[in-house]
Amino acid sequence: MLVFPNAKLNLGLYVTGQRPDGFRNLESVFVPLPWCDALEMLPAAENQLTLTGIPIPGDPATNLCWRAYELLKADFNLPPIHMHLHKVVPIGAGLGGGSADAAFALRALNELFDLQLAMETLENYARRLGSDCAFFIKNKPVLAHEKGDVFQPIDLNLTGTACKVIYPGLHIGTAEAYARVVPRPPRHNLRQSLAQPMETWRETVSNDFEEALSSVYSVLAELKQALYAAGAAYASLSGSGSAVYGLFPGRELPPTMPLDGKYLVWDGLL
Ligand SMILES: C[C@@](CO)(OP(=O)(O)O)[C@H](O)COP(=O)(O)OP(=O)(O)OC[C@H]1O[C@@H](n2ccc(N)nc2=O)[C@H](O)[C@@H]1O
Ligand SMILES: Nc1ncnc2c1ncn2[C@@H]1O[C@H](COP(=O)(O)OP(=O)(O)O)[C@@H](O)[C@H]1O
Repeated sequence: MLVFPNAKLNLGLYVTGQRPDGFRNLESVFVPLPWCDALEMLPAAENQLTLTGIPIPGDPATNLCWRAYELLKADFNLPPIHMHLHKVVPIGAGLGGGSADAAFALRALNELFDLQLAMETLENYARRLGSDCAFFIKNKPVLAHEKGDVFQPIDLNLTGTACKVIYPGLHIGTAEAYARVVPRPPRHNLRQSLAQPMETWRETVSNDFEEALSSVYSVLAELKQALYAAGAAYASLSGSGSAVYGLFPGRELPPTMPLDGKYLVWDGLL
């Protein structure tokens, strides 16, 4: 079975409080971004994980695809499997690429071995692998709360919107990024702000990580500025960075920009 785990963008992100479990509460809208890895799974004589594409730091035994398999194997009698992951989405980018691999692995194993697990059960397994993981089970725009793993529906359709994502090559660890942010109440009501025309979002939809990280990594503010100069209606850091994206409604494709050749860029339609 071959699946294509996609990335995500955060539209607004407020870190609202410290939790007793050491994590932070947040409020953010997650939307799927069709920048994808490729993950193949085949029943095999013995367990094997092979990797190509962007190198993934850390022991392959800790790879999130593998951890997804181990998690289900603890509860079900799964046969051995050969997984091959071709990594395309940059790591430490705030695009949730590792979380997507884990969630797509859970979904693929459910189908391949006919486990008949409901979406909600798969979401519960995903929550155990990472705060972002559960979003990728249903993979639809949502307003996320708590650790980023409790969702409310949101009426937001960005399908077909031209988007450019720029990854400046900085690997910003999620824990490091959270450590730089002091929790505070949300600056705006995200649901209400996102219901207004996109041109107003610049003033009313913000990401708490952006303020904390831009003073340390000046390239983040430069990329955002460049996206606005190229005509973006809205631009922002995604998640805890370091990818910065711009949205260009009304265009058939995002514009080319002088820095396209300098950084890793994803161009396309949401
Ligand atoms: C910041 C966000 C926003 O969407 O995305 P990314 O920038 O990573 O894509 C997420 O909250 C990232 O979720 P995820 O990448 O799954 O994080 P996890 O593996 O669960 O946690 C990594 C570390 O981040 C911190 N963490 C994470 C989530 C959260 N709600 N509070 C936290 O304090 C903790 O220090 C934790 O040890
Ligand atoms: N399949 C995977 N893809 C990417 N990162 C993975 C994977 N498995 C484990 N990891 C680990 O997860 C961390 C980054 O996860 P990722 O979701 O790509 O980050 P971010 O959401 O911050 O961009 C890294 O420390 C990496 O070593």
